[in-house]
Amino acid sequence: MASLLFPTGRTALPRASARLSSLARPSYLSRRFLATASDPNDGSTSSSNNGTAIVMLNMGGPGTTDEVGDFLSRLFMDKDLIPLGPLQKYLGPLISRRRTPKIQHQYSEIGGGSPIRKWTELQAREACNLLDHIHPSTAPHTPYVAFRYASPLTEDTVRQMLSDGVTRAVAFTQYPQYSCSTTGSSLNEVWRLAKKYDPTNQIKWSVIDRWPTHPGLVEVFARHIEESLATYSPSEREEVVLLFSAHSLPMSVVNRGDPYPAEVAATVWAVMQRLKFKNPYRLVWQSQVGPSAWLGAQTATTVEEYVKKGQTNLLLIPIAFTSDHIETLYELDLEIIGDAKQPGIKRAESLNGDPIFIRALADIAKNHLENAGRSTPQLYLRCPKCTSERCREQKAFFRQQQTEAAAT
Ligand SMILES: C=CC1=C(C)c2cc3[nH]c(cc4nc(cc5[nH]c(cc1n2)c(C)c5CCC(=O)O)C(CCC(=O)O)=C4C)c(C)c3C=C
Ligand code: FES
Ligand SMILES: [Fe+2]
Repeated sequence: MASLLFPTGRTALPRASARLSSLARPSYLSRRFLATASDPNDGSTSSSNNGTAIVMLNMGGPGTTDEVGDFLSRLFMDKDLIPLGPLQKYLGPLISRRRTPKIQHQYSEIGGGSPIRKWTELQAREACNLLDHIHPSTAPHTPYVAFRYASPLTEDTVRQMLSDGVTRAVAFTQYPQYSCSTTGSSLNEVWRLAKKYDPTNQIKWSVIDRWPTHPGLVEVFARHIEESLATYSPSEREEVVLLFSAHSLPMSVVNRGDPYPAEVAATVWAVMQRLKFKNPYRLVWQSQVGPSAWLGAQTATTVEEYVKKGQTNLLLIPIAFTSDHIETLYELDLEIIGDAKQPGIKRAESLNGDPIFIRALADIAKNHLENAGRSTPQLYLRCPKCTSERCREQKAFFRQQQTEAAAT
C-alpha cells in the first residue's frame, strides 16, 4: 500500500496511510456529501500518468519565535495584504522589526510557535488519501503545502513541484471565504512564480477559490458549536449568544469591493440554518492592526459590552480560519476570554484534524476535479476599485490555465 501511495521519486509531503482505512470508510456524513466514487471513465479531468498535485494555499505562521521576524517581514512586504506605497521596501522591514518583540511574546505564550503547519500538513495528507479512493481517475493525489509568509514558502513548493515532475496541480485555498488580501495574494504569488520558474507551462493549474457554504464545512462548524453548547446547563443553553468571529479587514479593502465580508456572512447564515436558529448570534471582527478604520463590531469590544449588559454566556466561534493560530490561541483564549474572567465565556474548537473536516476537503477537491477543474466565476471578476496589474494578470493566467487543464 505504502509504495502505491508514495509516488517514486517524489519529495512531496510523505503520505500517512495508517489512518487511511478509517477515513476512507464512508460514514453517514460521507454518504451525504461524498456521494459516489468516480467512475474512471467519467468525463472528469484525468491526469493520465503522474496524478494530481493538491496544493494547500495558506498564510502560514512562524514555527518558532526565532522565525517571527522573517514571517512579519514577508507579511509587511506583501503589497496585496498591506500596501504601503513606493516606500514599502523600507517601511515593511522597519514596521516588522518594531513589531517583532510583541508578536514573539504572543507566540511564546501559545507554546513557542504557530501550529498551522502541523495542521495543514495533516489535512493535506489525509484529504489526499481519501481523494485517491473517492476520485481514482485523477490519482495519485500528491499533497503539497504552499505558505505565503512562512515555511514551506510558495516559492520553494513550486520549485519542488517542478523538480518532482508535476504536470497537473490544483491550487486549493485553505481560506473558506475569498479575500483579495488572503487567497488573492496567494494566487498572485503562484502566478508570479509560474511565470518565473515555469515559462514552458509544465504545470497546468486549476484553482479552488472558495467554499464558504460547503455542507461539510457547515456540518463541522455546527457540531463544534453543539459540543460547546452541551457544556452549558440546560437552562442556560438556549440563551448563549453565539459570537462568530472573523479576522477583520481595513475599510479601504471593504470599500474596494472585497468579497470576504459577504462570504463570511454566508458561512454564518448556513451554520445558523443548520442549527435551526436556536440561539441568538452576531458576526464580529477581530485582529485589527494599526490606526486605520477596520470593519467592526470588534470582537473584544463586543464581549466587554455584552458582559456590561449582563450577558455573560457567550460562545466565540472562529469562522474564517480552519486551524488554530495566534488569533484563536492568544487573542481569543488568553486576551479576550482570559481577561473577561467569566466561566460562561467559551470558545468552540477549531476544525484542525476533525475527520468531518478532512472529508469536506476531499469532497471539495473531488467536486472540482469532476467539474473539469473549474473555479467559481467569481474568481475572474476583479473588485470594482481594483487597480492592481497583478490581479489583472493573475486572473488572465488562471483563466487560460483552466482551459488547458480541462483539455488534459
Ligand atoms: C481570513 C483570515 C485573514 C484575513 C482576511 C486577514 C487579513 C489581514 N491581515 C492583516 C495583517 C496581519 N495579519 C496577521 C496575522 C494573521 N492573519 C491571519 C488571517 C487573516 N488575515 C492569521 C490567521 C494570522 C496569524 C497567523 C498565525 O501564525 O497564527 C499579522 C501578523 C500578526 C500581527 O502583527 O498582529 C498582521 C500584521 C491585514 C492588514 C489584513 C487585511 C488587509
Ligand atoms: S483587489 Fe480585488 S481583484 Fe484586485
Ligand atoms: Fe491577518
